Amino acid sequence: MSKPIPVPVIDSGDSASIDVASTAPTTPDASWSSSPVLRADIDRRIESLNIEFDSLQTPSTPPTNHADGPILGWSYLAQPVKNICCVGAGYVGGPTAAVMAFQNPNIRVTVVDRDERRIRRWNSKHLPIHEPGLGDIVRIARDGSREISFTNTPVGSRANDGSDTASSSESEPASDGHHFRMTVVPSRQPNLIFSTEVTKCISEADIILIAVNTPTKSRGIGAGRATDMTAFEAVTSVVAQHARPGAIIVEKSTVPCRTAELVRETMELHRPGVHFEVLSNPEFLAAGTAVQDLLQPDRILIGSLTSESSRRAAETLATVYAAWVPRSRILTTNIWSSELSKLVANSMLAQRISSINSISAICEKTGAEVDEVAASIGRDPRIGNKFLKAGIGFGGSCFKKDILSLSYLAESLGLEEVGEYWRQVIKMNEYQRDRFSRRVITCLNNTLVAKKITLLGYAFKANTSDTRESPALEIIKTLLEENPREIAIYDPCCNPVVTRNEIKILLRDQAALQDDGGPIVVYSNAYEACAASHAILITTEFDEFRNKKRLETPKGLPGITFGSNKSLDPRPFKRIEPSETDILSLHKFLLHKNRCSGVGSDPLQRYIEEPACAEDCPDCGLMEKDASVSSKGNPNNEYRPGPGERLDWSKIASMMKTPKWVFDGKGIMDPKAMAKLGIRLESVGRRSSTFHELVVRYHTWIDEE
Ligand SMILES: NC(=O)c1ccc[n+]([C@@H]2O[C@H](COP(=O)([O-])OP(=O)(O)OC[C@H]3O[C@@H](n4cnc5c(N)ncnc54)[C@H](O)[C@@H]3O)[C@@H](O)[C@H]2O)c1
Ligand SMILES: O=c1ccn([C@@H]2O[C@H](COP(=O)(O)OP(=O)(O)O[C@H]3O[C@H](CO)[C@@H](O)[C@H](O)[C@H]3O)[C@@H](O)[C@H]2O)c(=O)[nH]1
Repeated sequence: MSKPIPVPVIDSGDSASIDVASTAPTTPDASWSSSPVLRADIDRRIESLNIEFDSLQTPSTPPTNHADGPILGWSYLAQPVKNICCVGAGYVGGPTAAVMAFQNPNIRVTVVDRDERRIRRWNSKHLPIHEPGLGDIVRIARDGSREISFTNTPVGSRANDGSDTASSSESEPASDGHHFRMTVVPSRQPNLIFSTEVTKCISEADIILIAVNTPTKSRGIGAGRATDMTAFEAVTSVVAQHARPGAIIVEKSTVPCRTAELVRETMELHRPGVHFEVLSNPEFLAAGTAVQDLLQPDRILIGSLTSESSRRAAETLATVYAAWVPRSRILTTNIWSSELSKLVANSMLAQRISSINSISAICEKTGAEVDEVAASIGRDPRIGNKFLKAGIGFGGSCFKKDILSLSYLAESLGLEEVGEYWRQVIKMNEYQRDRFSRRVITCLNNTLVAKKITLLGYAFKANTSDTRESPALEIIKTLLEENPREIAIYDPCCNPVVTRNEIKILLRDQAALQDDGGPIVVYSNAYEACAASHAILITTEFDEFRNKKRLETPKGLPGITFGSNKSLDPRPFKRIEPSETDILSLHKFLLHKNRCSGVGSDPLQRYIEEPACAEDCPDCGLMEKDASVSSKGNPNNEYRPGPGERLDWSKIASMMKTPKWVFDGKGIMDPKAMAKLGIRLESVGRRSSTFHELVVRYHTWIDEE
């Protein structure tokens, strides 16, 4: 499909602003105008903006926050982008580049990584990351797509309800003799490439996104606190040596404030006198909702220097996002604010979790219930209802390391108290997790010897296979100290073979897995994991485990319809050429509508066949092994709930040892329903009940009903 790169419409609120979209001629250098008269006018306006040029110092007067659109004078000078290279094919680089390519069919997006295995998997059907919807995006952008056509009329508003699979591009006659308007979507060429040719791809790019890992330093000065910039620095110096002059270098990784200075110095060191632009464009996606977050971001943050060329670079990057993100959500700030904002966003989100977790401890001692407290305070719009779920503490690769980085930054600036304040958020997190483990052990009479303990959930949060900094692992370590007979693990997203390998590496000092003589068994069947268990611990908030209704679901953002309700037909589309977002929402609707009719994963018949795997593909081997490995010699008895399907807790209760203990570390279990099954439920943020109390409560509930 030939789709022009969108030209931004400037809406600065200034009556003198120019509607570029309607008047801009195409010029050889893609600037707004080649007319000397107009250019002089533009130059005058730029002058009048009193921008500080070519200075890396923090400006004495902060630049305008252009939340409502780019400022006049630089925005319309954005360069057309043909080639983007993203260095780092991880959780951020892969999905971000995929969505950029998907939404910009005319831009070639290459994702490079030094990890050959990762790149091989991105180029196969075994994507290295489990993210809902990622496969759909990657298949279109990486493999290209067929031409398709469909009627632009919602199901139900026409006589022929239609299969809505692709049909001929001719319009279909309706029963009343009228013709439905057919929408034809041309075929697409592949524009997303995964490669290990790092230097070559960098040298070809107009924009280079650096999306490599920036973990916490494990040794040397600042060990355990400062950000380890090894990978970031290494990539920066490769970029410095190979990027073409004028390339825009973008910090996508989360980095300490003032990293752009390091980037600029590295560029100058390797290529003195060559001009490059450096921008900050932190990523805010969360694991498990990465694709949704990328398709519908709350905001895109682009930090630039205050020079005209830097702002122009920011605008160039903004045009890439503007292909699918409304302009009002693209924020431009000064580069230091942008770098710092990412650390602050994560620290403040984590702080809310630690705050509510601290309150959960009070609830457990007083009889107040933390979910009720959260729901009550969340009604205050100044507080808001998100990120108030008490549990076993936050995990994941970002929160802890970013708070550590912020507090280290504060301390290196001589702000001891500030550093201490933020470190407390992590302390509270660890306290909360350890309190939960202690509660389990205490309830089980202070001994786990000869007992089987089951963990439901190993990933750090729901809908992801990401296990980095997962609270489950820390809980397992504490349980191991008590010498249990078995620690059973089941996670609906994590491949058991991979989990076993991970545990082997992480707990290499002790023979922890059953194969090595230890107590840990990783199951691919939830019921097998729970059979004969003395206690079940809910350690990840998967919906599959839940038997309690969700509290209020957050409302969708205004102005964007994608994914807002997949059971509603998104047609008719207003545009003659529907956008990729439109087509994706139709794809989702049809999948939802046809999920029982066996139409498969490609209702629009748009996909091109995926690349075939080599005979000796290790991932195909892994899948076969996973299917055949079930812990207790029960090879084909795998049970993984399908989307929306819940575990049958009455079945689980019937298999458990008495007394039946369930420890809900995520606040997703309904105490009433559990009591009916004879289960003793202990939940974070609720007072412990004696069994006698439970029986009394159960009878009260029965009476009420
Ligand atoms: N994971 C998230 O949800 C998330 C969200 C927002 C921001 N971030 C930030 O984004 C950055 C990347 O995080 P991630 O989770 O994608 O990390 P990741 O570990 O999944 O991926 C990083 C990739 O970079 C590659 N890499 C490292 N050095 C390289 C080099 N010299 N040349 C080529 N490739 C190299 C690695 O092989 C790896 O595949 C971090 O700074 C992180 O803080 C992460
Ligand atoms: O009310 C809540 C919300 C979350 N969590 C836990 O907090 C952790 C982090 O959850 P979440 O923030 O949803 O996932 P992440 O993928 O870690 O995403 C965070 O970290 C990313 C990496 O920087 C950012 O980009 C995201 O904006 C930020 O939400 C998980 O263990 C959750 O179980 C709670 O305990 N209670």
